[in-house]
Amino acid sequence: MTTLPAIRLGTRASALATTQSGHVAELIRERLGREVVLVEVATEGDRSSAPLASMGGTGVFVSALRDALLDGRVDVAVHSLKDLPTAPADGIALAAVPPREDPRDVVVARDGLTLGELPVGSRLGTGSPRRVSQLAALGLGLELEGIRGNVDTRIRKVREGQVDAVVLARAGLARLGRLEEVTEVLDPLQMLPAPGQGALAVECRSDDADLVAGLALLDDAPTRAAVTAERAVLSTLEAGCSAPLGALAEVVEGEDGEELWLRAVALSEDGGLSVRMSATGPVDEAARLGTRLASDMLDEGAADLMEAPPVRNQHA
Ligand SMILES: NCc1[nH]cc(CCC(=O)O)c1CC(=O)O
Repeated sequence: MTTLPAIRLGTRASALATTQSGHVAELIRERLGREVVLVEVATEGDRSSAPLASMGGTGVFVSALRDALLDGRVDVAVHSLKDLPTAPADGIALAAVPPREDPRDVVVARDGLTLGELPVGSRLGTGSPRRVSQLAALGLGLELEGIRGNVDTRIRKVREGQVDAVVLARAGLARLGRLEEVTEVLDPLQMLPAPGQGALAVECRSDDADLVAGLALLDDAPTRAAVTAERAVLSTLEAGCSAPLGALAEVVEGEDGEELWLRAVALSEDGGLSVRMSATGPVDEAARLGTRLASDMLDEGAADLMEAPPVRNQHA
């Protein structure tokens, strides 16, 4: 009898990454009946505290893990799907997208406050152009400050009074068991999450046919459809505009059974201008739905948002 060797699962060292990887390792043990060992891989995004945009965006978290896959140091890599660039990577398969966590953003504020309760001039920390523009569009007169760091660091900045509040992905807090920190869950009507937020990407080498087939057992069809539509919006708009963008797709019950409901927004950086649209379509035509919605958004001027002169809608 031969025993298959343990699957080596590459992970970043952060608490969130190891929690996510541990979760996928458990799914692999359950569904594939294979042993899994976690292998830590350092990435530029973890080593440096420079603004993410100056390092080529969140792709820095992804490329080191993909290098480890292609070098054969690991067999499987787990990423936050929202950090994954939309361009396909040579030799890498997106083998599974497991069931998604709640994709919404949340507020963690001092004294249990909600966004609407924060006094004018309160300092809110977030380095994400998507969050900055959507928060500015609410016109609450908040001072938006760029901050970075892992989930724990950001929450500590509220505790220590460096900022009055931060906005984070609910999924990260859920995975870390820290939902009690949340003071408000933001409705997507006000804050559309990043494409893929709350979902995990499980990658392997595309020529590893056994693993491609095995990992398919971890895939969740509704999540796969939703993130496919959201990422189609992202890739179509990326071609024509680099404006802050939010997108959320959900499988809902329509008149003729299940359908995919997609909402998206592109904004100018100061939130003063936006193009917001929604559409529904068949669940099995997710990519087409996303591409179509994004094309409609480009027709409505989504690409021009960046060049638009700033519009002041902050509290004067
Ligand atoms: N931007 C970094 C990042 N990438 C994934 C998550 C959280 C987990 C997820 O969205 O899946 C976070 C932290 C955050 O945005 O609060």
